[in-house]
Amino acid sequence: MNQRPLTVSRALSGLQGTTRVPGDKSISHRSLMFAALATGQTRVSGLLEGEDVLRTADAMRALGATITQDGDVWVIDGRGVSALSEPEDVLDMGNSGTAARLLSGILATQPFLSVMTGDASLRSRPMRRVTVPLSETGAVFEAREGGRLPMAIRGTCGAKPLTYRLPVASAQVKSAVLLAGLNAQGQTVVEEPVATRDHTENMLRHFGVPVAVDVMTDGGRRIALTGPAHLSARDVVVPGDPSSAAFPIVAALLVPGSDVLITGVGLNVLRTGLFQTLREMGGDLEVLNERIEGGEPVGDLRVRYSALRGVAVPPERAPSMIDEYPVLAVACAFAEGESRLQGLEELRVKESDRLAATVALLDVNGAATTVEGDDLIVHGLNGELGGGHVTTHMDHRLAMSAVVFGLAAHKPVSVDDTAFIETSFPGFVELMNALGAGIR
Ligand SMILES: O=C(O)C1=C[C@@H](OP(=O)(O)O)[C@@H](O)[C@H](O)C1
Ligand SMILES: C=C(OP(=O)(O)O)C(=O)O
Repeated sequence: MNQRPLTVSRALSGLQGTTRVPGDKSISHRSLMFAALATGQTRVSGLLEGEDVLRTADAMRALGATITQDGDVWVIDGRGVSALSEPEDVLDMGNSGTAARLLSGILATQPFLSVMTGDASLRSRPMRRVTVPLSETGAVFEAREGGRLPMAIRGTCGAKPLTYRLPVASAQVKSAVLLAGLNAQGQTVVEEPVATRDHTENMLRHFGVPVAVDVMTDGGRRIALTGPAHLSARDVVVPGDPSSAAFPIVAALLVPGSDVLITGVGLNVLRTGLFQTLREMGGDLEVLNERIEGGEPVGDLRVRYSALRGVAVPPERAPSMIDEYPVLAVACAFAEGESRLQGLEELRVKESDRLAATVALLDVNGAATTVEGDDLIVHGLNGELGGGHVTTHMDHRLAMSAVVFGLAAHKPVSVDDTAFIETSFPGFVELMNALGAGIR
């Protein structure tokens, strides 16, 4: 990817208008994978056509699914749970942790050899969190030092079903284990001490797989399914991604005079921690026209400029807003008073070390921060902000957070590379400009 630097100046007037953000990334990946594992034809509308999801589409094609486009609708002819074919070449998952980890679960129970790699960011991210449990199926994983990609996967025939308690709050690990369970012999169980996004459970049910979810006495969840399972093709409607909506929302809260409506945003309660937090900060964020679309709750979000105050975000809220912390930290930098964001250990293993990169983004632009263990403390508005150069480390969320910072700052913010925004939010700068951001 060619590097795309950008300098962003304060928006001259409030952001105004109605917009729609691209489809949910988590649901888009899953729709392509599950449709490939189903028998019959699945039509997906609203699919995120971002780089990460396009890598998943390429991988599922390489494994034997037929994937075409009919206008805006993606059409997938599936192969069934046990009938994928050996890929002829290395599977390149680009920048996407979700693609690499969920696919590892699928490939563990396919009796052939696959080799997976990714870009420099993905090649630095931990894969042991999936290979440790998945090896218990009988599959063999050979990865680089530290359990990093590239990695070879020798899938197993007659896989053993797993019972696994998640040591980290991760929907990717949960999903990898459940996907392996689809083609194992017997009951697969995942226990999660803290609930993480449940798109895998919801979509498996949508494709006809019985998935039992029980709340445990400690408040966690126990998820069970029985293999071998059969998935039947079912059409999918992908809602707008709340993690993408986060950027225009925070920008509208911070730029005086803003009044923006974002339609069709996914409102699954395991994804909306940021919206709750912004309201606690005094943000004027209203949900209109709440409805169910394609089995997921969606609504239109009206957001107006608001004077924000500092907030304390408890660690148990982290899974419901995990990708939103960099832009939340931007909001905190412009809020009155101190904010304390707790329990951010998982931020260290995203596309970049997002805790360190977020601290650097704020510091270089004059906003004071402190890190105490896994907690980030942002010391709110004091003096003029901006004027810094932000290093994004191949991380789309850092790049978009820096753009939002620049729109609200007193002095222009320069960003080393915005090209990676394509992974999750194609057309981001254009969308912001249509609302009046004036980014050149
Ligand atoms: O399951 C998913 O679709 C995702 C889960 C989260 O990762 P973890 O499971 O690593 O927390 C999130 O950060 C990622 O953007 C998407
Ligand atoms: C962490 C993210 O994605 P992934 O893990 O799929 O790379 C993200 O989109 O912020």
